[in-house]
Amino acid sequence: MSETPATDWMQELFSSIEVGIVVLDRAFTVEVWNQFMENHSALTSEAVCGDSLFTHFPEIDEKWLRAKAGPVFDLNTPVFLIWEQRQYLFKFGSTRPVTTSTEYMYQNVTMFPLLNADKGVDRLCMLVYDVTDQALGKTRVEQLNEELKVMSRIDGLTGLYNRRYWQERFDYTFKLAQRRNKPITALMLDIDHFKKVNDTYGHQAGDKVIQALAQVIKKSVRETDLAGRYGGEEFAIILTDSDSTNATKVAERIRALSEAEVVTHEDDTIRFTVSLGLAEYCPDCHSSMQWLELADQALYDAKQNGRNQFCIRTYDASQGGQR
Ligand SMILES: Nc1nc2c(ncn2[C@@H]2O[C@H](COP(=O)(O)OP(=O)(O)OP(=O)(O)O)[C@@H](O)[C@H]2O)c(=O)[nH]1
Repeated sequence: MSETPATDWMQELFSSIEVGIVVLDRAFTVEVWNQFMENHSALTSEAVCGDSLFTHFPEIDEKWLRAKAGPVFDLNTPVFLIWEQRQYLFKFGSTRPVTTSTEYMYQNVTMFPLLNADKGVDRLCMLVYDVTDQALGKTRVEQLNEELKVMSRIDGLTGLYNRRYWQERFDYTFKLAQRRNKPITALMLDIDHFKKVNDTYGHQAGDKVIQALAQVIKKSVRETDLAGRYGGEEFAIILTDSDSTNATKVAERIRALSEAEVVTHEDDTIRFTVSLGLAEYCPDCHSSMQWLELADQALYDAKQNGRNQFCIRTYDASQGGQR
């Protein structure tokens, strides 16, 4: 059996390996350019070797790469360039299907010293890895996590914030209110006689009413306000930079728009009204729950007074906190 000369199989390995191999001297003149680099740059080894790397790749930031390669030549240590910092060193097109979201290859690059006979460093070797799949996978996972985070805050039926997130933000708002001297009002509202809607028209119709009210709320509040679905047919809103007098305008708008709303379900047309309770933040409030409780009490007043209206409660320490 004849033996293949070592140089032949090394050459074979050099050509078929799916990693870019580049050898540069201290002046960044290219000495080795393997098949991978030829394939992706469309420049042959003959065309590149003997020239400065920067002649053929003007997109490479020369000052930056020389600084990065400094420790390889001067300290004899390897250096890693990762795609998270720069997507690529060589602007090679992505070989992935056009459906993927990247035009260019993601690359990790390792640069390590090549020692001469005197153990000095005259050259470095660059290994260029195509990490497009890993990078796209990681980016996709990050995107999905971000989407999940948003979804975990949103109530599925209404698109408003869910109770957990709203409460979290309300607790934060309370702390903010303690430090800032700006009015903030909490508003709670609830659909009147909603049980009757469900009993008369069915649960699906009830859901449509809840969705219609959510739209009314979205239309009625500012972008900086925070509206959430607090329970089944109960909603809560933080009205930032609004004292209770200003907040009554929002409350009245929601009340009137709800009264005017017509929900159709199958052959039925359904009308509904809401009751609302308002409580402005007061420095005497000891906790966010105490503040919200006040708004809830105001909502209770509105129900007691005949529904389809808003009521306000203010904090009064001498009266056990409520007035
Ligand atoms: N369709 C639907 N109904 C819900 C949902 N969550 C809670 N409910 C219903 O909302 C109704 C709330 O009824 P109650 O708490 O008695 O209040 P109400 O009938 O609105 O009466 P007042 O609030 O006193 O005016 C119950 O029948 C619940 O089943 C939901 O997501 N969808």
